[in-house]
Amino acid sequence: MTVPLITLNDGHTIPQLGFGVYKVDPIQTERIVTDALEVGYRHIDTAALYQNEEGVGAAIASSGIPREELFVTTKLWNSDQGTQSVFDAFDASVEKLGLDYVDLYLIHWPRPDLDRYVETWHAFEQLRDSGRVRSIGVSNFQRGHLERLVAESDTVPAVNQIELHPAFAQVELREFGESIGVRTESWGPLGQGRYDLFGEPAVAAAAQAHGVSPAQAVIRWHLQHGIIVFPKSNARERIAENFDVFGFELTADEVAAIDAIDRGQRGGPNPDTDVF
Ligand SMILES: NC(=O)C1=CN([C@@H]2O[C@H](COP(=O)(O)OP(=O)(O)OC[C@H]3O[C@@H](n4cnc5c(N)ncnc54)[C@H](OP(=O)(O)O)[C@@H]3O)[C@@H](O)[C@H]2O)C=CC1
Ligand SMILES: O=C(O)C(=O)[C@@H](O)[C@H](O)C(=O)CO
Repeated sequence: MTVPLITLNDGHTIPQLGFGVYKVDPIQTERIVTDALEVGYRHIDTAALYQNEEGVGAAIASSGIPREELFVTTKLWNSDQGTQSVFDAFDASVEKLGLDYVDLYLIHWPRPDLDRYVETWHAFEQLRDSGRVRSIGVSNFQRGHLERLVAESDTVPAVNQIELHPAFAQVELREFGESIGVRTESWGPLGQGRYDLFGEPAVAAAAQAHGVSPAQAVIRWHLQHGIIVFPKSNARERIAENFDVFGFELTADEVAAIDAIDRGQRGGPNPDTDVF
């Protein structure tokens, strides 16, 4: 199965489908990521917050897969925004991962109340220039946060990783990102179990028409919109199911019917106002 590669605005490529490890138990992470690598995933999305970077690194180390075939993302937690604190947090992440470099490093949340995301971004530029990070990006940034970064730095983020699924499709933010060269990544792509996405008639009908599961239909919806996506599962069977999405294609009508599920309903924190 060949996962499409997307070229980012800095020339690096990222596998469009990956594996996310939020809420993967640190004790179980090595085994679960090993399952994902055996299934064929080559893109792993973790974060300092998840406390499972060691498990991700252990799975990578024991996989025997050449480093250049893997794409590893990790994220800077909010309390480490700044300059020296960024370098320290990055050192801690790469040590836990056991890697010389990460492919993509993200500011996890803008936390506008701290007013440190521009300073943090300048530290990210230095990390990128040092070669220890290939691409730099952001997560949970709203349009205004992106505009400020672009105005006050020389680097347009390679990606913006945001809550995105059929019930919260983020069309305007996606389109704005595209207009300035930022690729969109979906977090919570299956709705994190917060919505009955799999019971939505448009999802169920598309799944039935192609003889696939509702989760596979939803993952196809992300892929066909050109979005980068990394569903999480603890179960090898579902890890494999979520990767088996390149043998069918939704029709334009099926995509449009799933688009119509959008109710602008955020399930996670509000990046403008929530403080954590
Ligand atoms: N930047 C940010 O702020 C955030 C980033 N993320 C990233 O995005 C990734 C994906 O989002 P996540 O929050 O994990 O949520 P997802 O939308 O990927 O949903 C995961 C849930 O769906 C279930 N599931 C997975 N596959 C299937 C399937 N085929 N059929 C039925 N149920 C299924 C899982 O259960 P089970 O494990 O039992 O299979 C789990 O409960 C994260 O792992 C993380 O890497 C997530 C949240 C915030
Ligand atoms: O999973 C992540 O990457 C997150 O940032 C979220 O879980 C976030 O921290 C949150 O939901 C806090 O309640």
